[in-house]
Amino acid sequence: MTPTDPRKSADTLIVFGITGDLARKMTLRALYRLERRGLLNCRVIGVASTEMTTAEFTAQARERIAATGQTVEDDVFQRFADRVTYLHGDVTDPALYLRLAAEIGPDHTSVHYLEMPPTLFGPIVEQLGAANLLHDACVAVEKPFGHDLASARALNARLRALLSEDQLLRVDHFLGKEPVIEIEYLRFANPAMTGLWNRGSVSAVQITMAEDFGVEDRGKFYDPVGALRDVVQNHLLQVLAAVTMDPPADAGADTLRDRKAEVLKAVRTADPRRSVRGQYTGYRDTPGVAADSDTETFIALQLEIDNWKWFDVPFFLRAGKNLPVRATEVRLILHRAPRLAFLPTPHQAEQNQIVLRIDPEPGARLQLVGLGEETWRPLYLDSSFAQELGEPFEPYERLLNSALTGDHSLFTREDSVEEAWRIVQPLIDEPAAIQPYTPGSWGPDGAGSLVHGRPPWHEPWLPGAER
Ligand SMILES: NC(=O)C1=CN([C@@H]2O[C@H](COP(=O)(O)OP(=O)(O)OC[C@H]3O[C@@H](n4cnc5c(N)ncnc54)[C@H](OP(=O)(O)O)[C@@H]3O)[C@@H](O)[C@H]2O)C=CC1
Ligand SMILES: O=C1O[C@H](COP(=O)(O)O)[C@@H](O)[C@H](O)[C@H]1O
Repeated sequence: MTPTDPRKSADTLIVFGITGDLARKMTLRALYRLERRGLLNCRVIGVASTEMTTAEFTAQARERIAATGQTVEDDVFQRFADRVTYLHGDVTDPALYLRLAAEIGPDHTSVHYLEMPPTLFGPIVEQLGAANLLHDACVAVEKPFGHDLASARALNARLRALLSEDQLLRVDHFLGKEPVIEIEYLRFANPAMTGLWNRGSVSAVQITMAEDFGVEDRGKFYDPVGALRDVVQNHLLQVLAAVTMDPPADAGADTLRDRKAEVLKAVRTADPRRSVRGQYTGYRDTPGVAADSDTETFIALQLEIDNWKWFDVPFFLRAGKNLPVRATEVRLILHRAPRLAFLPTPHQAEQNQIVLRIDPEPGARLQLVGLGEETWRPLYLDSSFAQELGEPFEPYERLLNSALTGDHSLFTREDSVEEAWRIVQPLIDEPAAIQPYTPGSWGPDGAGSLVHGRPPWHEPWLPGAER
């Protein structure tokens, strides 16, 4: 992890929304795991509206941590439970903040983590300000940060009226994923990669985020959002920034974020004619989804970067629910080798590829080509990050630890969030017509047409699979 400044470490973590779905699935487990590693060095105050005592809350937390598949050790859990206080109340009620202020006490460094409905981000920060709880504090807000460029700007303005940019941590859990962090090291610590990683060698880039499950019980959340806002504007554009940015000149959080914002600024605003929207059949029967919903559960789009390093290299992004597999990867497809007179067969070999697998089982693959008995065969040089580099922190462990220790490099900054909205805004304003697709397929046929004349979409590299 990036070196952190102990002077900036927080001694109090306040989790707003500690009884919610995200806390149940991720946050409690992450806090437990940090405790187990000896890295949780703060009090934890959980806030939500459900009425219960701290003892009832900790009993529920234990069950919820275990339900994620995490083994719960008594002594570790007891240490964690000893840190926790639960406060119930309505976050729009000033009286809650008086109780919170009394609970925190004077002279503390706090992180307020808002895993709350986004409409409450502004009101909570304003209540924290009114209760004088923003002094010596950071506020971490969950996604989504706005639902378009105008609303993201308005939210930024509202929060920044009370917080400096340095105090505001916008969470994108993909930035806590080990392989996404690893992109920077792979690219810039390895001349073998640095030399290839530009338009001189790369003919196209494919970024795929495929999920083999549908919207399930999240219809109410998902239907007003769709795939573009849910995962492209944030997760996939942050991955694209990591793949294409220039090297940061130092380890500072802002230097890294400057490089990401700079390359996002160079991404041409998306062209709706270079996008394909799909909806899996059966989606409209999901509870919480409108019977005539026009929301996309699949999107594919082409982006271009107007800078010297990436000019003329198409970036194809696709993301969807109910696809054949769960896999997220970045695939750089290198230029074709020329037809050389000494090569034995007339047809050309497949293009070399560099694949970075983000999920599942992070790893990297270099796909070359060799001559089999009669024809070209692919040669795969594969590496598993867990085997070679050790078991990583889980994304929320890493992000919570970073927030608590004052390392802001893994949180998105105002400029890159707004650039990302600027890039996708035309796809919101003039959405392509929805095309249906069969659950378990690779999306609508139009997705194939998008890459016409370029290398076709590649099936993701899956753990244990040769191709
Ligand atoms: N769920 C997920 O997988 C993911 C969620 N997120 C984001 O995290 C945030 C939270 O999502 P999620 O956990 O799913 O939401 P939930 O609706 O499951 O949880 C909301 C939480 O907020 C509390 N709450 C709501 N209104 C009030 C209020 N007026 N006063 C006090 N507490 C209140 C609820 O308390 P109580 O239950 O006690 O009423 C609950 O703890 C959202 O921004 C979401 O987009 C991001 C990534 C993934
Ligand atoms: O933010 C989100 O991400 C998940 C996928 O995250 P992963 O870490 O499990 O790959 C996605 O399913 C969800 O729709 C979205 O809101």
